[in-house]
Amino acid sequence: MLVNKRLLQLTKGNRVRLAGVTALLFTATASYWVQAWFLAHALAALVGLMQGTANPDGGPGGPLLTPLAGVLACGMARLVLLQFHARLAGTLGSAVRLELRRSLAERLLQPDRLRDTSDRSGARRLALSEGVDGVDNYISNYIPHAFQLQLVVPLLLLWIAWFNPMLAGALFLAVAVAVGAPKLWGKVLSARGQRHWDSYEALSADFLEALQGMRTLKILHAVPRIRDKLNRRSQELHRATVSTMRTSLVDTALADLGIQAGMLAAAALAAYSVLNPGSTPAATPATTYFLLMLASEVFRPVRDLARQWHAGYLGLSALGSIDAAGGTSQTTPARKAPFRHEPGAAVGLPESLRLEDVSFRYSSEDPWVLHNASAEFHRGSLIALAGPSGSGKSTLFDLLLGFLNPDSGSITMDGRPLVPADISVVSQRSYLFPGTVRENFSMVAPAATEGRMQHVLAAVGLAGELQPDGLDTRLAEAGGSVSGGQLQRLAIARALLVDRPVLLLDEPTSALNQQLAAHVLTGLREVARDRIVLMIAHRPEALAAADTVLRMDAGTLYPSNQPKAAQL
Ligand SMILES: Nc1ncnc2c1ncn2[C@@H]1O[C@H](COP(=O)(O)OP(=O)(O)OP(=O)(O)O)[C@@H](O)[C@H]1O
Repeated sequence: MLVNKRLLQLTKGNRVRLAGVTALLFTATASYWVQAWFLAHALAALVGLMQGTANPDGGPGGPLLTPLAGVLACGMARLVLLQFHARLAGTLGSAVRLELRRSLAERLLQPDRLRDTSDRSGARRLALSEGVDGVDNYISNYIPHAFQLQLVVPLLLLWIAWFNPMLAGALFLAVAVAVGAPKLWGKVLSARGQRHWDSYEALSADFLEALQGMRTLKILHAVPRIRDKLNRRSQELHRATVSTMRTSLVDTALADLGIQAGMLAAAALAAYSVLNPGSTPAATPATTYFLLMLASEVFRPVRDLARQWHAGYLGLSALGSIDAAGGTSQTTPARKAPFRHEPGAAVGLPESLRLEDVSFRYSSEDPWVLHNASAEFHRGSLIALAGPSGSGKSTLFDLLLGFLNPDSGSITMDGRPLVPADISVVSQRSYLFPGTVRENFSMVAPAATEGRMQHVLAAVGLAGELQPDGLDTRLAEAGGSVSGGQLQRLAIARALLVDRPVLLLDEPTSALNQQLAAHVLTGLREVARDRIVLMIAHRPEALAAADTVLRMDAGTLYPSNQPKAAQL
């Protein structure tokens, strides 16, 4: 009744360990009762000694020695029992944790799950880490305590009823309040616990994605927006945490109310028995003390379980997330459709980008990557940058982007220094965020209209391919649900939405077949009417499609002999 069935099912295969943990807990608790019995007799003997009614045969303090030795022995035995309990609970927890992580990881790595567009790594990471830890806590700590409560309390109440039925009745009522009242509150608590977990999951997923996509976010100048989003998530989590803590305070207060009421009733009835020796069947001083202590023992499992509140709440909240991690997968929509092309969108009109005697090397020990290199790139023509591997093409892009600073020389646009805000870029490692195509676009261009988004999709030949959902097509993390070529074109489309006078592309057709490459290059030639477009290119068709080809070699940039392609 106090234990969640789904979480209990997870102990399958570890039931013996669970029974062992519960038994050790129960035995440790029972040691308090035996100790109470010895203590009650020690107290009775002490009172007897003080009143001079104790049996003198035991010598001075003799009647006290046996019960006090019993009290000590119980304390020692409990220490040992609790040690064993802690060890076995640890073993149970780690067995459950390992098994759960193994099975979740196995299910998450199934090919259909890997293509699931609704999966977010941050959420799954949370399920696999904190979620599984929460379940471990629930199983190794909360469940044994809940079992103990259900076993111990009825047993103790029966025992007390044998001595004093009225006291047992009063205690039963108090336990019912202490355990039952928070249960009434339980729905609110679990709803708030769930909200807390959901906020935590959302923050965790957003945070991981922001880290993975940081380079892209920086290049596309979207870091401040993502920072604001993470701040909002973090505030939501804070509010959810505070609201859960408030609910738990009420929960604790209700349980304490029951415990205090029960203790008061026990004390009152015990006092009544002492004052009226004939009122109960066995009202010797020792049994009265024992009953008083036993009455307080009825509440020990309630208090112990309340202490496991956090473990219980965390395990329950994590359940939804664990279920989602191991649940059924969704299939991605089919996307194969006819290819079509529409012209790109108009942007501001820059004229030229100029490098003048630019020199750069990574350190004074390294060779020059660029040495007094000069070049001028104009709007209106698609420019390709070629050169052997290691000749410095990526370094030149990093210099244009402002990630690196030239050791000498200048980079200007229309007579003024080039700044990062002039540039949008499509790198080879472009990152697509989980969510819809529209969300990916809005992230870098919040003001872009529907028409504009459709326009850039068409410019890269994706308008037809993304049917039937179009801009609402869902993307898995890092573009895992689309082909390499579609990912590359989506990244180009996204960069086109960022209205900047310079567009840099690192091998924009590397993942495309010849036909698609031709379409994209035609689109880029059109885009180049309004922007300065510079692409790193190796493939012959990309070089052939370019209006101008510049070669990089030995730190210098020079025009290629490559004949200009008039048409694709
Ligand atoms: N961070 C770095 N520190 C030191 N040297 C570097 C660093 N990055 C690149 N280099 C060196 O600078 C030179 C130019 O590298 P770069 O990556 O710009 O060449 P690339 O033309 O883009 O090569 P590829 O076509 O293989 O990508 C190479 O010799 C490379 O080893």
